[in-house]
Amino acid sequence: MRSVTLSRFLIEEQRDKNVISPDLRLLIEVVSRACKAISIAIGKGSLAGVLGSAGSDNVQGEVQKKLDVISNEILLDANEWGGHLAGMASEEMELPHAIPNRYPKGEYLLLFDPLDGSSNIDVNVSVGTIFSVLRCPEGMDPNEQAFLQPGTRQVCAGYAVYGPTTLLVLTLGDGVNVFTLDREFGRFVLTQGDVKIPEETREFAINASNSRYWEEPVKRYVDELLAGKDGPRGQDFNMRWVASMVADVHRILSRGGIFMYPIDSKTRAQGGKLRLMYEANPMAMIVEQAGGAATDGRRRILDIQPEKLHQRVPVILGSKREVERITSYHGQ
Ligand SMILES: O=P(O)(O)OC[C@H]1O[C@](O)(COP(=O)(O)O)[C@@H](O)[C@@H]1O
Ligand SMILES: [Mg+2]
Ligand SMILES: [Mg+2]
Repeated sequence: MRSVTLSRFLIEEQRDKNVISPDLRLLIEVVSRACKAISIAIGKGSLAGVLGSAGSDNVQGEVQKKLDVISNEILLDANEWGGHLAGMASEEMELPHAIPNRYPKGEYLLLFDPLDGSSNIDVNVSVGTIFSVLRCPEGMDPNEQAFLQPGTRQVCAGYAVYGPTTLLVLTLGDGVNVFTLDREFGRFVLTQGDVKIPEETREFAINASNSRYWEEPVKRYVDELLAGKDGPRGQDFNMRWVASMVADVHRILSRGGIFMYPIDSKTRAQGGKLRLMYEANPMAMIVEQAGGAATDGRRRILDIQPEKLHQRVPVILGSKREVERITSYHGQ
């Protein structure tokens, strides 16, 4: 059987199904090329001297790894000149990045977490890139205000996971498709179409070292899971925590489960741990498109009106019934 490359898939989505515009198609092609370049840089590791810290902090006050900086540069460089974008925003940069005057401008806004899970990079564990695309509101400059749109307005979201294989997971708002990087040919090939997250699960992901900081509803939910077949759930649950959101979410997409980075007393002042615009919104769109659910414990993630670019939120996402259960505990 002939393989469907990402390029062919996107052309068909544009030409035959009218799901995306030609500009959005080209934009996704460029992002996918940048992900290939990041995958190659990561793959070289110590041979290219790319591991370790960059010796700087980002806008979030977090230590930047060399590969955080390199991945950010790759994405900026690849996307600046194509003419599809009005602007870009990155987890690693304080302010939106305007397209330089010498290049044509387009109607889209691209947001990204260039390297997710970067604390894992030096121990050779999966990391990724997460991205989201919005339209720049008509007549608006691509300043911070233009980016502050709820996740429901995303026209596309995706992530690359750099693991044993490099995968690109993409939604254009009509389901979720998974592409695998064929390294010899340098192209992404469709390997799983219309992915659906199983509704029920026996697996959960949370950083349990934070348990003493959790709110009551989260404690109750996790205690019930830990009680296993002797508890109210009547079955045993397994726990996994990679500490790269891309890898944890990808496992859930593949075999079900629930991922939680809830609000706790440690992160309350900053609003949570994960970033709304670069992590929560794109992942929530993907998870919903795959039949799952995503809330902050109280509200649907995609309905949250952002107040600032680097806003943080609590995140609970994955198999629908589990997300609904813990969300309902927050209302009691
Ligand atoms: O180290 P912790 O507290 O378990 O946090 C892990 C979480 O932090 C993150 O690494 C944050 O992402 P960045 O690496 O992009 O800052 C998530 O990928 C992951 O889910
Ligand atoms: Mg991240
Ligand atoms: Mg990051």
